[in-house]
Amino acid sequence: MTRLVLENVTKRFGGLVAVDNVSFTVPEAGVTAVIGPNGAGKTTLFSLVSGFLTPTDGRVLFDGQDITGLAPEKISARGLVRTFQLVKLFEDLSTLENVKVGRHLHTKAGLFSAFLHTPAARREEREVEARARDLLSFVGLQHKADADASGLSYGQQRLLEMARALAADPRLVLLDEPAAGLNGEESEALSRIIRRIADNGTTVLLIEHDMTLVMNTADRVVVVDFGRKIAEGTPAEVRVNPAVIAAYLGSAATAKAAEQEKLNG
Ligand SMILES: Nc1ncnc2c1ncn2[C@@H]1O[C@H](COP(=O)(O)OP(=O)(O)OP(=O)(O)O)[C@@H](O)[C@H]1O
Repeated sequence: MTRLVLENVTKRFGGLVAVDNVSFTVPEAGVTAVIGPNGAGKTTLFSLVSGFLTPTDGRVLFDGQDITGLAPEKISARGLVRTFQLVKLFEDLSTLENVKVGRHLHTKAGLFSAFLHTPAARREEREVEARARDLLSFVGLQHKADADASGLSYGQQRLLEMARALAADPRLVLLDEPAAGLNGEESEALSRIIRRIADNGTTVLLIEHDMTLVMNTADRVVVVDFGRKIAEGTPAEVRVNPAVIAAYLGSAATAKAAEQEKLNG
C-alpha cells in the first residue's frame, strides 16, 4: 500500500524554484529518508506535505486522498504529523504534560473538557496520562516525566518532540533532521526508536544529514539537489549513484570555495 504520493510538486519563492517538479511515493511500511545537500529543498518539501506551505503546482495524496493546500491542523487531524528542525516544545510544561497536549489534540473530548470534571472526562484524562507515560517510556524519557521540558538536554528535547508527535497516533510522521545535534550514542538510540516506530505500523518519512543514521535506518532514500529529485532507491543503491556522489562533492566544493573566499576577505 502507498501512504503518500507526491505528483509533480513545485514550489516557487519569487524567482527561486525551491522544489522543482518532484514526484515520489512513500510506501506504508518502513522508513523513507529524504537526503540532499544544504538548501536542496528538503524542508520546503516537508512543509508542502504538512500544509505549512501550498505548492505552486502539483498534488499531494495521503492514503489516496488529495490533501494539497489543506491547513496544517486539517492534515494532522487526518493522521499526518511532523516535527521541526528547531524543537518547538511548551517550555513551561513538564515533559509528561507536553506529551499529553499532543494526545489531547487527538482525543474526542479534547483539552477543554479535561477542565470539566465529568466522569467521562476523568476517564479520558486517565487514558491520556497512561498513553503519555507509555510514549515517554518508548523514547526512554520515563524518568523525566515530571521535569520541566525546558530543563531537558537538547537530545532529550528532540525525543520529547517525537513522543508528542506520536501521541496523536499518526499514520505518517515526518521527522525533520531528528539526529541534528545528537552525539553518536544518542543517534544510535534514535535509530532504534525510529525503526520501532515503523515496526509498530506508523510510516516514517525523515530528512537527515547524518548518513550513518540514514544508512542504518532507512529502507528507501530519495535524493534531492537544487529542488529536483536526482535519485531514489535503497541506501546501498543511492550511495554508489554517480549523480548523488557528484551532488555531494559539488556542494562540498562550493562550501570550500565560500570558506576560501571568506579567508581571502
Ligand atoms: N520562505 C522562503 N522564502 C524564500 N526562499 C525560501 C523560503 N524557504 C526556503 N527558501 C529557499 O528555498 C531553498 C530550499 O530551502 P530548504 O530549506 O527547503 O532546503 P533544505 O534542503 O531543507 O536545506 P537544509 O539542509 O540546509 O535545511 C533555499 O534556497 C532557501 O533559501
